[in-house]
Amino acid sequence: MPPLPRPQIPVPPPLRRAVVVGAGSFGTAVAVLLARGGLRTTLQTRTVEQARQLTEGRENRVYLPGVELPKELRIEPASAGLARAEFVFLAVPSARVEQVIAGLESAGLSRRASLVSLSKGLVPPAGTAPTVLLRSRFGAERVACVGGPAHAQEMVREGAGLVAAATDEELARLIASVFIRAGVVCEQSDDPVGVELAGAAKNAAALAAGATEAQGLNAAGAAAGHIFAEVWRFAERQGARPESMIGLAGTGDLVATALAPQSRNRRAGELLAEGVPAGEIPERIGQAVEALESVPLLARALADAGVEAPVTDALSRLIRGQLPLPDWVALVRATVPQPARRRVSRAVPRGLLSRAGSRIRGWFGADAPSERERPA
Ligand SMILES: NC(=O)C1=CN([C@@H]2O[C@H](COP(=O)(O)OP(=O)(O)OC[C@H]3O[C@@H](n4cnc5c(N)ncnc54)[C@H](OP(=O)(O)O)[C@@H]3O)[C@@H](O)[C@H]2O)C=CC1
Ligand SMILES: O=C(CO)COP(=O)(O)O
Repeated sequence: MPPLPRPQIPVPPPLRRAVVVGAGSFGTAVAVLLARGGLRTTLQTRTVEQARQLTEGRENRVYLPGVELPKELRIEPASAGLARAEFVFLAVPSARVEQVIAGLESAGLSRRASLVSLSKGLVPPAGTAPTVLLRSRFGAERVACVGGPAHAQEMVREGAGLVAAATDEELARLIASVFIRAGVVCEQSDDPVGVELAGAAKNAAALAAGATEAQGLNAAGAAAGHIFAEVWRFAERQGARPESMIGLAGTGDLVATALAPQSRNRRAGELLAEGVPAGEIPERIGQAVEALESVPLLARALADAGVEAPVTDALSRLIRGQLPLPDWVALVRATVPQPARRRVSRAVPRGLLSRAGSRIRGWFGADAPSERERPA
């Protein structure tokens, strides 16, 4: 049998250097993949002591236990700076993104370096998507993000379904090619905001499902579905494309998160339903739980944009302790979304659509009068 065709994978030029800022579970996992994918990669920890522990043990026992850090992966504290980095991956929770961005230039960021956000949440106080913040500082052509179902442990061992999104096609292609060389599927996208909002939506939907599942799985599914639809209406207004929500970064990641026994966002929802206050949950879980902070930001952003979002708003109130659980469940069960309207994409002129529509109807004879309408 002839060999299966292999995808054309561009080989990145040698000596390309990447720095991953943030040595939690995802930052560590991504750094392992970038090193496997051929970049000269450095993982930066927050403290000198963390860097020492990772260097000596060649393992991140706190955040990614059992995964050996390859010898070609450098470890250093964030104080070492970014002067030589050509790619800077930001692997900190969204609530820390602004603080990290503020320090990039004083850390020696080169004017040519690209910035890649790995966060699946929104940045306070305004609920800004991380790439929107990055592009306002550094220009859209230097900015990318990564989404898709990618639990850290499984990603380094078995793979993931990544999406690399950037408005600059070459940047998206380059990032995707490194992950593919590391053995992990990575789709390319030119819709970074859509991919980020899909990630924020899936975390919110997984938390909502977790908060509702003990009351009934139909209710849990309805909660997730409402939130996804509400965030999509907002994303559409930001120019996002539907593929970002229905593909790997949205639906794919929602399923992975909702099913994963280790999902922090779904678990946070379960704890809320058990009566644990939101403020105590991150310490119990021991890691970033994006949706706890992002949902209130998302609810406000949707309201400010005039998007009707009763379920996202109710979830925000549940998190803030302002809505009792039975009221949340009752609201989820009773909410009837507005009838879906026929929406016309802004990118396609109306005349073109209606001409195409009547041509298609013509092929099927639909423009011809029906038997009943035909004059006798
Ligand atoms: N884990 C996963 O499977 C996936 C996570 N993500 C996303 O990746 C992002 C990071 O999550 P994750 O790695 O899981 O979170 P973790 O809680 O595992 O780790 C967060 C890391 O960020 C570090 N950190 C926090 N603030 C700073 C700062 N100012 N400077 C440098 N480092 C800092 C923490 O350091 P310290 O230990 O010192 O507090 C810690 O190492 C989130 O947005 C998440 O949604 C995306 C896909 C999958
Ligand atoms: O984003 C993730 C997987 O793609 C991780 O989700 P949790 O933070 O809920 O574990």
